[in-house]
Amino acid sequence: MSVTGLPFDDFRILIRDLPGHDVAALAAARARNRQLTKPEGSLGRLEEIAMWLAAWSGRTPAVNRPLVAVFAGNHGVARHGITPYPVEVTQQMVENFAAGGAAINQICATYDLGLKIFDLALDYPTGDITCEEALSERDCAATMAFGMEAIAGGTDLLCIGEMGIGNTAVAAAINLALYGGEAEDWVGPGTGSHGEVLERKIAAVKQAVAFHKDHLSDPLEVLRRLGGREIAAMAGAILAARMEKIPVLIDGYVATAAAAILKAANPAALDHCLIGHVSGEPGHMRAIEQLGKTPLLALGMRLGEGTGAALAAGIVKAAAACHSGMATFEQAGVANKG
Ligand SMILES: O=C(O)c1ccc[n+]([C@@H]2O[C@H](COP(=O)([O-])O)[C@@H](O)[C@H]2O)c1
Ligand SMILES: Cc1cc2nc[nH]c2cc1C
Repeated sequence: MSVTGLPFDDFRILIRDLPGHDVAALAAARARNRQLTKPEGSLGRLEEIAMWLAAWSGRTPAVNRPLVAVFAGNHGVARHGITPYPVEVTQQMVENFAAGGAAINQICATYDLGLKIFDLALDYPTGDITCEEALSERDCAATMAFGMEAIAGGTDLLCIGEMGIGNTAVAAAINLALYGGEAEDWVGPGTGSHGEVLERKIAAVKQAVAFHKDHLSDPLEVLRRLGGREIAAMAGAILAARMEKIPVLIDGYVATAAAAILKAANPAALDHCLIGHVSGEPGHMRAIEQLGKTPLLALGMRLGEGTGAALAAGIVKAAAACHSGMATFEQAGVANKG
């Protein structure tokens, strides 16, 4: 971080000057793709995924060390009674992840994905966004920097997920600030809010965006005022992956809101990312459309924890394996089209 200046200064430069894709690696992958023993284009989106891997990793498509990073945070806004589950569940689920008892553990085991859990000051919930900033600029920048360290152990495919009671309201507030519309367009049930709980959730999101309205033209201000620690860390991790040539799979509604901050700051910021799965949270598809993306999967899940991204990692692994392992027409002695 800067010794002088504001904590966001370095991030503003980083986000502005992001590296582009690897032109030579993409050309090489396209050339090989044309030689593989299949009718041209017949692997559909798998071929696009292989080209995306080449472009953003700068190498022949390969997924040998996939990693799911789950960031956990707690939220001051949860005190408004906007969730059916108590805030203690964030810490309890972190312990469940560590013990191997959550859905994400089983999906990671199924597809041989690494899993790292990052809990972010769970005893210190963010400020209540209806009437104060979620994070100071210093805390937000430090948490983004912490998120950047998620890839420090090395990976070649990063899946981004989260855990945090109350964070679907926070994601809704970010989307309302970035894209406008009505709070009702962005607030959904999350873990199952309905009736009066859902009404309070809608009211809290409205109030939060109204309270901060004079400061929301700057995406990093949206992040620190309306976001949360896991959201800031996810944004940092996505940025670090771009710098280190690591393709990224984004999970559900909440992870997409973290990504949306970066896209709002630089329209090219998510070119190294795919959305793994469209969540059952009603606003997710609308948010994905704002990013100009098409999700890989639609399984009706609405869990978070990185589960949608992790399931999509199985598809990305298969795309890389097809690209690198299939025989060419020449190798297999199969006649190509004339
Ligand atoms: O990301 C999603 O699509 C998603 C949709 C519904 C629920 N969640 C998860 O549920 C928690 C937030 O829900 P809530 O109702 O507490 O705001 C948090 O731990 C998320 O990981 C996540
Ligand atoms: C039990 C439980 C598990 C979760 N995983 C992600 N968000 C969650 C929310 C709850 C309530």
